[in-house]
Amino acid sequence: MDQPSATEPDPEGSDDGAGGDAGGDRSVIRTRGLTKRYRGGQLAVDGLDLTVPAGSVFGFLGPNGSGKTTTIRMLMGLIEPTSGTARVLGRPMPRASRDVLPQVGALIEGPALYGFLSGRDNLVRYDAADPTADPRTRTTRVAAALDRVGLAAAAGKKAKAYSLGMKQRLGLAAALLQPRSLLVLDEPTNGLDPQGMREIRSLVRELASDGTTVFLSSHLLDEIEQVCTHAAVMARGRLITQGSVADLAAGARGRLVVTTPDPAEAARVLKEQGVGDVVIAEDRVTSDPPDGELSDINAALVTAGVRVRGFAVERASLEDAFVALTGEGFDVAG
Ligand SMILES: Nc1ncnc2c1ncn2[C@@H]1O[C@H](COP(=O)(O)OP(=O)(O)OP(=O)(O)O)[C@@H](O)[C@H]1O
Repeated sequence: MDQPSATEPDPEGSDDGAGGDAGGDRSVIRTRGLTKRYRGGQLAVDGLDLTVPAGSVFGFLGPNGSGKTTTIRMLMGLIEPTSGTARVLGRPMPRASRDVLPQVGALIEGPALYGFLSGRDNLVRYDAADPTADPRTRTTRVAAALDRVGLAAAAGKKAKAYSLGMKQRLGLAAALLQPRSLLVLDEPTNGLDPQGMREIRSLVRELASDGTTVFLSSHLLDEIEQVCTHAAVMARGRLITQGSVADLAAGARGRLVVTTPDPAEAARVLKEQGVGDVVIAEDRVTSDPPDGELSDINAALVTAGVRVRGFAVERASLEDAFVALTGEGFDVAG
């Protein structure tokens, strides 16, 4: 399918001395210039520098086709990069796959399940196929994993009778059969109904609460805001930004919102005070947040006789940040 074309040097350790990562690298995933050009010429991932801190719930966000799955497949050693490097748990991929992958629980493109087997037997079968899994502890580990994802009661049911959400949870249970340092979940809520989505999201939060790093891809902004501590935003194969979700949202400026029965007068005062982008929408007048004191603006409005019913700077959301960064809306279709 792919032409392996890059054998990766192992620069780690040597770049500490260069000052780039002095103080120790606590990243669980780290890529530098990671690039994938498919055989047909499609540049799916273009010079990606990704840093996923240990203990984070890291959202890998981007519209369909932005290169998320291709990146994950490179991280998991399933395909070779065209150029650049990827390190997972401090080791180069795909070279260290055999050592790294047993420490990584992955749910990529939905779990492969046998419908005629029960949930429990699916896990037993999955575990038996793992040469690093200890058969003596299999029964206990399978029971613990089922319990962890809330499937203990449905463990004896045939997998084909499971809802899509239950199947996804069974896939997560498979990823949890062994202790993991990292969970990689590719669009874990794709195709689920709202209830199924809520279940998976709260499960992800729970899994992360014991310190496991979770890397999950999504094309849903609100999902990232609800679940993740950190995020990277991809568009057309390139990284637009990455950082903590709070910082990313803070990077987009909020809006000053004045609610008043005197919108025209309020707008005039705001402009007089030098604030930019004043917009009237019925009884709401919004603008860029002022550079100076908020209280001065409020006082100017009141002095001018504007009846102020509400006065606040609304926090920017990750969606605002995305729009500000890319200049386009976030297409959640598909
Ligand atoms: N095996 C392949 N051969 C050629 N082009 C591919 C291949 N796989 C993906 N692509 C192309 O690479 C680009 C990135 O695809 P990728 O699947 O990584 O994006 P994505 O963000 O994961 O989107 P999706 O959520 O739809 O999977 C797309 O333009 C896609 O058509």
